[in-house]
Amino acid sequence: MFSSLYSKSTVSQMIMSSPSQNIFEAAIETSYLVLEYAMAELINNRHVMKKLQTKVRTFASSKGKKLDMITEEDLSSLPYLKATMKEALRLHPPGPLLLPHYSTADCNIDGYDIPAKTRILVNGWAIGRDPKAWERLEEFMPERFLQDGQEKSSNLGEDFKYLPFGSGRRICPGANFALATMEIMLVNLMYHFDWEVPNEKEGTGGKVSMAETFGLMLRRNEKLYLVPRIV
Ligand code: HEM
Repeated sequence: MFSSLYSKSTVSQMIMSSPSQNIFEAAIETSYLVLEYAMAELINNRHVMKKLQTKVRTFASSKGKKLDMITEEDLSSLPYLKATMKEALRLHPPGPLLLPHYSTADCNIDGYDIPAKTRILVNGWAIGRDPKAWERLEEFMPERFLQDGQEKSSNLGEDFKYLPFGSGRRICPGANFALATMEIMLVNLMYHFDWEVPNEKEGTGGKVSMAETFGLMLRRNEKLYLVPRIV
């Protein structure tokens, strides 16, 4: 019923004509933006960062030695890490309006008539903050994606309330790759370092601004500067 406006033209043409550049753009900028948001949310919610670090470091010490890197094989043992990444994506999807879609026939969705040949923009950002779908929606609360400490489900587009990667036929084909890449980066940042804002007095828990710029991509207004301390 819907096709992505970019499906035949922009995306495939771009991928065909310059595969490395465009796949890398889809992969790197989105992943980097989400990682920056995750770090910003964690610094502003120190109780979540502490909990995540405790889970990660407890897991690592169960291996009996200091690890150089936590690797992809370890990710499935870290549901709180996965939930943290999902929560960052719920609040800060890098593509807030997904990609434009185009109706190829008349249809009715949820009571709304959509004529053929209509350009559709899905506001994934607003859906991730819909009070009908999410409790305490402004809070950074990875626990909402867990049940008894384990992942509830993959949550990737299945119930139309969590759409950072879109849904259905045109769901982002890089979703699992992107999640694994971001999780590996975040888990190692949490494992090896403690974090604070520049010039923070011990125990004061300084915060960073979450002001953002809306556009095709959602990004923070300010560059994120944090100070790492090796642990
Ligand atoms: C945090 C990282 C990423 C996010 C949030 C993201 C999000 C999205 C979204 C929302 C769409 C549109 C889905 C729709 O129209 O319903 C999309 C499409 C796409 N993404 Fe991603 N993406 C990410 C990373 C990646 C990576 C790592 C790759 C490739 C390695 C990739 C490749 C693509 C491609 C090729 C499409 C077009 C798919 C189509 O039209 O059939 N993305 N992505």
